[in-house]
Amino acid sequence: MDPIVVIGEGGHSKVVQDLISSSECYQIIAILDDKYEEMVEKNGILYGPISSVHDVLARDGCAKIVIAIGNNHVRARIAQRVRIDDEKFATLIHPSAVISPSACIGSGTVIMPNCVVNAAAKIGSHVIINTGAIIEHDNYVGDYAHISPNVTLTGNVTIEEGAHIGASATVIPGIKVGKWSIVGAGSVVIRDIPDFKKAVGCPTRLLD
Ligand SMILES: CC(=O)SCCNC(=O)CCNC(=O)[C@H](O)C(C)(C)COP(=O)(O)OP(=O)(O)OC[C@H]1O[C@@H](n2cnc3c(N)ncnc32)[C@H](O)[C@@H]1OP(=O)(O)O
Repeated sequence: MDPIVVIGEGGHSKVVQDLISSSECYQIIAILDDKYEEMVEKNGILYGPISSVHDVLARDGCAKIVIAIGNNHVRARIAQRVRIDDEKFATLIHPSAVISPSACIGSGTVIMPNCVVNAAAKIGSHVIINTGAIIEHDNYVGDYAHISPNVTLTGNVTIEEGAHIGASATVIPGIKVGKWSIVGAGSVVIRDIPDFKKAVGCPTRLLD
């Protein structure tokens, strides 16, 4: 198994750690979170602040990294702050997920149990495709987006960078959700949503 460093130790990290165990490809060598002030070792795993990531990589040059933080803004900020090459970030896919051979998935992205990613879907870097989400054919999902549990993105949907689609929302074909926008849980999106907006309801209305 290859070594991996997990950044973040909150709720989303617990699920990512389970995903790492079930994929049987990686072994966690370090968990980094700013609640730690200095590096300590417990049961063979290093715990330390996020700034120690370069020290950990210096000890084990083959190690991959995943930023296991649910907040899109924080995940993006850390990805930019650590200044580590894209190829060092692992793409983690749960064994129960069904991924089309023609789908393209970026580095640092995690795909949780029971997701489906269909033909020609293109998913960026540091994206969360959460439990049971369906990403249909020809979708584009930008970097740092979060597609929450049980979301359905139908065909030809575009989700721009950093957007968050709340749990169980549905987006109808051909719709675009703008960058860093938020779609409420359970919403049905039938019109494009501009950048930096919140939209809720069925069909969605924009919040101020
Ligand atoms: C494993 C995991 O946990 S993954 C995480 C998944 N997370 C989610 O799915 C959370 C998604 N977040 C939401 O749905 C939130 O309600 C948000 C972000 C859309 C809105 O949050 P806020 O900005 O705090 O809005 P607030 O609660 O003040 O509500 C504003 C208005 O929108 C309405 N509203 C809020 N959320 C929704 C919703 N999901 N559907 C319909 N209406 C909604 C409120 O009733 C209120 O309406 P009013 O002004 O007519 O009274």
